[in-house]
Amino acid sequence: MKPPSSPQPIATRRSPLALVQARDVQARLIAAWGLDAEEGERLFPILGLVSTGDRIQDRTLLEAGGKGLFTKEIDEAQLAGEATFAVHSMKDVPTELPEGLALGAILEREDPRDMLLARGGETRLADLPEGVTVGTASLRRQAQLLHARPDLTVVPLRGNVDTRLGRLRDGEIYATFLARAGLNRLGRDEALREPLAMDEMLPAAAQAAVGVAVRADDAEARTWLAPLNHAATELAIVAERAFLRKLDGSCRTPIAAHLNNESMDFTGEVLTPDGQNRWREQSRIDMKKATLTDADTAGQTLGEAVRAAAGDRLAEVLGTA
Ligand SMILES: NCc1[nH]cc(CCC(=O)O)c1CC(=O)O
Repeated sequence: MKPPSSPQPIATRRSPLALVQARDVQARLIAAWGLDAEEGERLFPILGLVSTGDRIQDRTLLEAGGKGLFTKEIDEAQLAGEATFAVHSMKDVPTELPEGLALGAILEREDPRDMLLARGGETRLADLPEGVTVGTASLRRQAQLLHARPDLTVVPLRGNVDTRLGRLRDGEIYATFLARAGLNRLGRDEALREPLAMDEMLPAAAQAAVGVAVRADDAEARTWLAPLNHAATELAIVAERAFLRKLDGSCRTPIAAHLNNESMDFTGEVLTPDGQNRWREQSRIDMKKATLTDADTAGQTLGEAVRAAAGDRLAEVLGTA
């Protein structure tokens, strides 16, 4: 197999984080196929697109409705043949990809933990002052925070990293949350602080993993991508996304899941948006033996266990009540 002879664009969102991730995929493709930088950038150009999720800044994503708000425009460009590859934060990718698209590679996962960014420098939920206001647009983080700290107030906060940190400095809110992976990739000093512990705030399914989608019938694109795949991350992402699919959730519902590559602990939970209830279940996967099918089954089984624990109250969690 040879590198491409004509340009194969890499589409992504035009946000600073998405562009960093796309440049990382570009660099890995260039290295994997032994190209020099200039030739590599010509053969794997980056195509920055504006997604619906980026355009809508003034309403919550829930009101804007539906899943895949960050991926729709990119999927369309790919299906129309305008891009060969699409780079996504896996936690923003719906559990079912649109017809005709498939995942070609999952890159090695970054630190999956969330960080608390607070005006007083607190890094633990328990250390926040009584009654303060915390900004987040994530129903998962809202529910997890209120579960630990029912005395606090949550207000919606959207926008990119700089917008959010600006609102913190302005004094409108006392604290907010960001994924450590995003801060790391943007080279922000905030990433150096202590992240939240997994049991304080279990991450969203697939948090901190970057995936590359291709057209399902594009065998060449799959071959070009194959060296970029990280098998242990892929296994974890398959398990976490199977859990999410079983619960019919997205990254905008109070659902969290994480499979730890090293300890092999697999934890999943759902909460009511007010944080008053949390149903958390745990299992283990032998990462050395498991196939992708085993990972998918483990995710579904954990999803069933949480479903059974939550019972009739699940509809409330999923916002379908
Ligand atoms: N929902 C937005 C989003 N999608 C991916 C990341 C960055 C972390 C990652 O790769 O999961 C973020 C920002 C955040 O949640 O702080």
